[in-house]
Amino acid sequence: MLQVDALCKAFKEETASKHDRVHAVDDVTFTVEEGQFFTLLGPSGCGKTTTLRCIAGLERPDTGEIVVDDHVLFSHDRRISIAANERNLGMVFQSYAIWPHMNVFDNVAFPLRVGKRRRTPKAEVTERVERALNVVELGHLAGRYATKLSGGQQQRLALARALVIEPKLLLLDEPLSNLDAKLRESLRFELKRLQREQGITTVYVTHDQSEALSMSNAVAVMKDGRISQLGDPFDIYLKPANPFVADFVGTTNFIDGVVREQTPDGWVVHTADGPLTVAATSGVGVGDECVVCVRPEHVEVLRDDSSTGGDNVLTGEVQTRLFVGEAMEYQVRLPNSQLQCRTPAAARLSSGKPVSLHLPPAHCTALPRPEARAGSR
Ligand SMILES: Nc1ncnc2c1ncn2[C@@H]1O[C@H](COP(=O)(O)OP(=O)(O)OP(=O)(O)O)[C@@H](O)[C@H]1O
Repeated sequence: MLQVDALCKAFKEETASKHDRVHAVDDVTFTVEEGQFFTLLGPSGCGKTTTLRCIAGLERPDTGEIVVDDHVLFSHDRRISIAANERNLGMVFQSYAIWPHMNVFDNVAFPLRVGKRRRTPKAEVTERVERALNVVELGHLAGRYATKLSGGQQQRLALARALVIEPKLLLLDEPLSNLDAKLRESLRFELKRLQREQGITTVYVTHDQSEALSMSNAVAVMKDGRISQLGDPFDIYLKPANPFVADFVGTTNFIDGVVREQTPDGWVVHTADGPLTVAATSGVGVGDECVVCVRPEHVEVLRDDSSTGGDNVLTGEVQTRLFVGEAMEYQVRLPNSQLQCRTPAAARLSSGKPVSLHLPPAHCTALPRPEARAGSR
């Protein structure tokens, strides 16, 4: 459905010399299948918005190709660049700019009354606007002024206005970021339901990893203008390809070590706190420096009276504990590093008490060490 190939976009750095350029998007390639919800996820400045703006036609790429449904929207080599308003794409941006002087109906009808769609027959406008409003469940508020809607309703209005043109592709740039946490969560479900029911191919931009994991069929994690990992949400979370993804998506413990040998059970990594067996490695082999990654929720807390040692068991002391509602979170100090782990809220451990932690090999992955780390984080 959407193919983005070797996309590059650099900007001149305003403050530096004229030769300095920021490589906002640096050789980005991905494909979005029909009906998929595809998310570009990454920290601020990693190039998500620029990628989306290139697809929308609001930014002219330096090189690369963008194709929607076999229709070339941009090709540097073939010198093709279709204007934004000719691309038939629906867009909702962070500042969802609804018209305050228009009512809900007129806001949604607006795209059908301007440009090449301005000759849309009145009856068709009415029918399409009503359909779009019903989809976002705002039909009953058609006559109300847009400014008299709640934040969540304004958000849905922006969505209806994007849907009314029946786009081939929906581009959403942090559309929920202006809303409070509760509303954001409920709209997340609504947006996902809507997208699935309508079968709209969607490209979604966010820096919020839980939003990305909960809504997407596929996620591209970006860093410094490049895709660091592309995969389904489970793979991104459970099999991060590198420490950046492991760190950015969720919380991860990192333990420095060296891969010593391969055994039938996996690989043995020597760490300052003892040997650890890991079931998986990515990009490292025997003899390489690495980090062992393990999620806090995968660390099994053994009660202090059962701390008899054993394979992949590390012993330390509870340093701090945090009650987070549904669970307890602990920082455990090991002789040479620190680990974060979680237990159900009822299973409370006291600060200062010794504790043994089991790191199940199946949940431990050895990845290349990006730089010298002082220990686990
Ligand atoms: N018009 C511009 N002129 C100069 N630099 C720009 C311009 N637009 C973006 N950049 C730079 O390009 C890089 C990528 O920006 P982009 O907005 O794509 O990142 P992002 O991942 O969407 O960030 P955020 O989550 O903060 O919106 C940043 O370093 C940014 O400062």
